Amino acid sequence: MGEEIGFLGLGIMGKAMAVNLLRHGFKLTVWNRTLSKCDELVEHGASVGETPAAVVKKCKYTIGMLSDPAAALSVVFDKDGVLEHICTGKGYIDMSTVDADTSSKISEAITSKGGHFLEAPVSGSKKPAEDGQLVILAAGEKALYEEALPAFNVMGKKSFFLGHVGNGARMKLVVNMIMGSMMNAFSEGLELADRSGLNPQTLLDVLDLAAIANPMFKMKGPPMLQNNYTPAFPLKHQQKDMRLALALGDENAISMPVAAAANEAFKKARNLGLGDLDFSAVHQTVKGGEL
Ligand SMILES: NC(=O)C1=CN([C@@H]2O[C@H](COP(=O)(O)OP(=O)(O)OC[C@H]3O[C@@H](n4cnc5c(N)ncnc54)[C@H](OP(=O)(O)O)[C@@H]3O)[C@@H](O)[C@H]2O)C=CC1
Ligand SMILES: O=CC(=O)O
Repeated sequence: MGEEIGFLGLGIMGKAMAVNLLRHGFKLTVWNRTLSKCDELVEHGASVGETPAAVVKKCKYTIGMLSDPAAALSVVFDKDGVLEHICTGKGYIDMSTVDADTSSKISEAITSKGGHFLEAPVSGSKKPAEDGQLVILAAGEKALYEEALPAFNVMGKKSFFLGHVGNGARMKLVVNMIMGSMMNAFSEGLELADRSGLNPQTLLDVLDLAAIANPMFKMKGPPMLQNNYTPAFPLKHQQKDMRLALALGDENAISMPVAAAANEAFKKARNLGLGDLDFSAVHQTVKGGEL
């Protein structure tokens, strides 16, 4: 289907998104810092690029799905990075969750070489990525957005174009700030129900019928009751998002005591060695005890 698309970053999300694109007939050239992670994608029909620069050289546009601002910057600016081969007629789409400043730096560097840039962070986790049910929060060059829409329509259930670079990053951080705060309130509620003699499973049933019912409580609640925190959204990334959202709050003089407390709980969870588990493992900071 059409020209080759580049894909950089095959972690939990990148792998799921890339496999989904391949299943839908897109041709992909992939790269990952740990190159062995490309093997599974090759089994699904992908080609491998030795470096980000090699991928960009081959593809009309390239997608990045990287862990955090440092990784997103490194893949673009370091030796053998995206910048080496980006040029007029080529595009770069960063789908990582980063702050607006990081995204703007990348945008300026790409456009100064004649390339096109779009930020397009996503809401939705591993399963929505596998099922093509992400919500895509794009901003930047409208022409690149339109060019990428066939791929976005496979990866997501809805794409928003939010205007200039930075707006996609900000929207994603606001959404994840709310999500991280909710996860903390949910964890406290599960533990409060349990310790005060209620059946936490009954609490899940009540919540599911109440005005605050939501897919996150429904999906995460049962495994949390089993102390099962198999990572879909790693806790270290949720804490990164809280940190970046709080910085956005600083910039705009918005007092966010709830988000600040949630960030502290995620930091504590990281300190307990839970950073690579699912973000629902913040539950353990309320619960205590061994996993
Ligand atoms: N998981 C989720 O539910 C969701 C995640 N996100 C966001 O998507 C992004 C990716 O998340 P996810 O897939 O879960 O994360 P993972 O931790 O599973 O994957 C991170 C990816 O970034 C790469 N990476 C890390 N550091 C560097 C570096 N310095 N240079 C090059 N590559 C690097 C990793 O490579 P390597 O394999 O070599 O370590 C890996 O490919 C994050 O920004 C996250 O916040 C957004 C929505 C949902
Ligand atoms: O960023 C995480 C998500 O679930 O969305």
